[in-house]
Amino acid sequence: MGQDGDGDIENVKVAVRVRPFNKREKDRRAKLIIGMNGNTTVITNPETKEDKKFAFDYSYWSFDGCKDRKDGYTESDKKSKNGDKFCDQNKVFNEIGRGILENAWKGLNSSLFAYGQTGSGKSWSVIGYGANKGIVPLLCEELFKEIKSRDGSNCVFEVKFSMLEIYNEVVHDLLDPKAGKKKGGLKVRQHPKKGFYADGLKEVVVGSYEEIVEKMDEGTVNRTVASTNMNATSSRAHTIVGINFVQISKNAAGKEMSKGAVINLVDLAGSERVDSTGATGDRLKEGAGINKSLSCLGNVIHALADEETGKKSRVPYRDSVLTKLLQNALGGNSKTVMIAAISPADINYDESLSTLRFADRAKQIKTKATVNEDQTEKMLRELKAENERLLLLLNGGKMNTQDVKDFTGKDVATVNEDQTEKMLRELKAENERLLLLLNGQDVKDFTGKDVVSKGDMESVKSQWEEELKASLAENAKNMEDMKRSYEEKLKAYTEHKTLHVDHARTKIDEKKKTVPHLYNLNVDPQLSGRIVHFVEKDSTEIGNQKGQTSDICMVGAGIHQEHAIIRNNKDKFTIKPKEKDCRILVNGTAIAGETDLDHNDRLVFGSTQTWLFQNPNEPGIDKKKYPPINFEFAQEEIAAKAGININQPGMGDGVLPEQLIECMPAVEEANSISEELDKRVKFEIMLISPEMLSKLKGKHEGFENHNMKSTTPEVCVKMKNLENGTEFIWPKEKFLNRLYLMKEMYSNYEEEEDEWDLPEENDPFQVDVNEEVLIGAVPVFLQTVAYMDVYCKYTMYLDDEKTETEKISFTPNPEFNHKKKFSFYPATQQLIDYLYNGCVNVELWGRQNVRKSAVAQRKGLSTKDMLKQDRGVFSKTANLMNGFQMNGRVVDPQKQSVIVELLLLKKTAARLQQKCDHVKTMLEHAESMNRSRISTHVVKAVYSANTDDQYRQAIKALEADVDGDDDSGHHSRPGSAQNSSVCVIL
Ligand SMILES: Nc1ncnc2c1ncn2[C@@H]1O[C@H](COP(=O)(O)OP(=O)(O)OP(=O)(O)O)[C@@H](O)[C@H]1O
Repeated sequence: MGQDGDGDIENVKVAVRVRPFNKREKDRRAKLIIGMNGNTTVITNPETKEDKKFAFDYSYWSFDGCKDRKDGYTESDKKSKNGDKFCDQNKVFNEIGRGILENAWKGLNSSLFAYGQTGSGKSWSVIGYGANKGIVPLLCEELFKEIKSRDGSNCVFEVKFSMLEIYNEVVHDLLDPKAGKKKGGLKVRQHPKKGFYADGLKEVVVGSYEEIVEKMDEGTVNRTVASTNMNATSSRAHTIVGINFVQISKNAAGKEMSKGAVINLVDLAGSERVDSTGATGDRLKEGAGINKSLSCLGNVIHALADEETGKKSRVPYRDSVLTKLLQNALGGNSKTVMIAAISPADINYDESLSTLRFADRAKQIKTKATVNEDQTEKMLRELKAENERLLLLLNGGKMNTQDVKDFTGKDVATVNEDQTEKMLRELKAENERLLLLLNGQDVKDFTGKDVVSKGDMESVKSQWEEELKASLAENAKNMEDMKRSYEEKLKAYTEHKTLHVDHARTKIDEKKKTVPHLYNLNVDPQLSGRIVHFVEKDSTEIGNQKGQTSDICMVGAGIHQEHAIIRNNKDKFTIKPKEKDCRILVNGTAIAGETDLDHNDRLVFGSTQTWLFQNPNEPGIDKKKYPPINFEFAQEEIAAKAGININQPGMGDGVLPEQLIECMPAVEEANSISEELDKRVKFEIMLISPEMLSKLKGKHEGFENHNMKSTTPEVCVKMKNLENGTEFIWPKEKFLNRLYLMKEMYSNYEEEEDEWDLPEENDPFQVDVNEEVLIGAVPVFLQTVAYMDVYCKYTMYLDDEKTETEKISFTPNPEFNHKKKFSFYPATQQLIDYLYNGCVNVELWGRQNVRKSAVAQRKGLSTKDMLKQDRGVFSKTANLMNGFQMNGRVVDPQKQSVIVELLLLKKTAARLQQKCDHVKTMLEHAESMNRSRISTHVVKAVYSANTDDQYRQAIKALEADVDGDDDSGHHSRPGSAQNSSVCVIL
């Protein structure tokens, strides 16, 4: 730490904290790759085993060595191997939080920000969970404890609390969610003295810890509402909690003194999306401010770290909302601490390494914190002290303050005036300057330079006017505040302290014990259960904002004006969609009519609203065991009902189902938005094989920079234009990027902004129809083609036998001219699905010719020589034939057998389905003939039919059946399967 005139110059302090494995990491049998020793953190590359070491101010081990106390608090387990190493919430607070608190008492600004990928533990450290309170609540608790201990002193303490969220470059006031909503959130403005600030942000005076908890709760509920309505994952938002602490006292001379400090506690958005690969190829990527703020933060930290090494660079604070608001924290008047939160698992190596690198850069930055007193005043006081010392020397101990002049030669009779008055004068002067500017006069800044030239004035005038008016209002507000006398402030402070805290959350928690209710499930565990709707009436209506009669209002894609009704008949609950197309899932299944609603049932309304129904009065619930429900549980359940079982063997290492579960609700939401905005576009999930993925590279927008390392199928999204029939495949990231923009469009539409629609080139639902698409691929090794008799084999639909083309010899350019007509009878839904979505697998085969000339040539050569000669050709062709190499890659034979087995299973399932379809059509056919009985031999013949011919024969047998009754003769129903057949020509 160094002293620079009036401030402490200090490096940003950096702490790294590693959390325990989470469920996902445990499920995937992740390995620990983080080590900590003293202040050193080591990360091991899981592939190369290479270690990288980082030294930070603090390294916090929260991976293991702990146990949960009865009250839920996680503390060190001294019996465990790493018990001494384990770091709990109190330790983090004592080492980081207390310093921030001490700074606040000294009148120094502080900032703490938490950086790391989603789920790495940022919120755990900053806010905390349950009994494991994080830095913010612990700091507030200690602050008020200390204030209380000073009761009776002549000091007035003012604590103001604010909470904002930055989402997609828009600032939302979490204590006043309606503020600036229509105008795209709160404006970030620059004040000549205090720097950037969010204009109009609500700052509430709080008088106790309980009150701060309540306000924080209120802010979190508002965050939850916004996140639930937009289905926006909070991990994409930055939250800034602001605590403004002022100490006002009277000095010995009876003059009022004030000392202020601002504490900013920042929970940053998950860092992993900064360079998400799949979206980089999207022409619309710029429009999505997904993480503009975060990438800007990276740039600012880079530039500041460069400055420390002597490089001159522009620090781009102005490029994002977050960096503007954090300007002081990063390069200004603040003591700053950063917590880098990391996962312990090998599967997150890349993200953890990038977090550690980010932290390493951040620790080089220096900030200069100054005690928040007026600087002129401080200089005058210092001069006065110096003059007094000289006067004492001159007069032999007698002091005459009247004679004291300051360095400018002016009398400093006012030298004892308190800081508040001085600041008031300054603010007035500033306002006069701003008024002059407003009136169109040229103004010089303090260095004498023109602030704005006359010529530029007109063009920027309106913009300036807005800014200036805002600054005027801000100054007026501050002046108003300062004008209040000390006695008034003391009175307000005393009154506020005794104000009754509402304890709204406690009341809700009590009521939940006896009244049936719905509570929200959110992907962010911090936000689950924050919104509670009590179901108290006999019939409770649920609908969107436009529904005037709704008891419960839900916002978001797919929610109808009158969406659902919950009925209570003597504590038996049911739920029913109000109209046919109102989507409601109960425990993952879509319902069409009135359905029972039981305790712990999971509900989804529209595409995004996910809730849990709780009925504390349901008889017998105390005897049953209910699984704990969170957002993942509900999503996995929906996926399982759709046939994707995360725990099913053969689901790989869990990445695939995880991606599917992430994409399914997203696709649902995109479809709902498309429907509501009439965008004529449909989205479907697709699994694309690694081979196909590499083909897509360079051919499809979005795949240019796609990660092609994958060896398992990847989840992609097919976008179908329902109007012109075109189809495009997007990587998951590109789709999610687009969805982000779709949601923005939808939110503008919801807010009834006239211009919600966008021109085609910026419309997230649009793609360039001229973009080329790849339809399918058959990799063929060319070298062999020229030397063989070649032919193709393929299977169509449920064919057992492969169809073969003619054989063509000795040409590198075989033309098969193959044609085959397929007729399928009957045209089942399964066949139609196959024709829509399935493909024909064409294989190119060849028979090797024994080349006599080659045999002659090789006569007399040793095996060694021959092997030498054949290296290349032999290895490719031979290995291709024995099947252990695919597309030039060696395939694990075990994997190959699993793939084959899977294909066989699929085939078996399709065949069984076909049998069911046959039986069903037979029954329908019999019904149409008014038959009430069918002979067993007919049933058997239909069931055993493997080919269309056999099936037709069986149906003929049914028609001619004398055992089965046939009262009315044969009537085929119009539109029944037997009237239609499908023909495919290859
Ligand atoms: N030190 C810890 N000890 C125990 N559990 C932890 C710890 N840190 C994090 N966790 C667990 O990991 C999960 C994710 O943590 P947290 O919500 O803090 O992550 P985050 O980085 O804030 O994520 P997001 O970016 O989504 O807000 C939590 O459910 C929590 O239970």
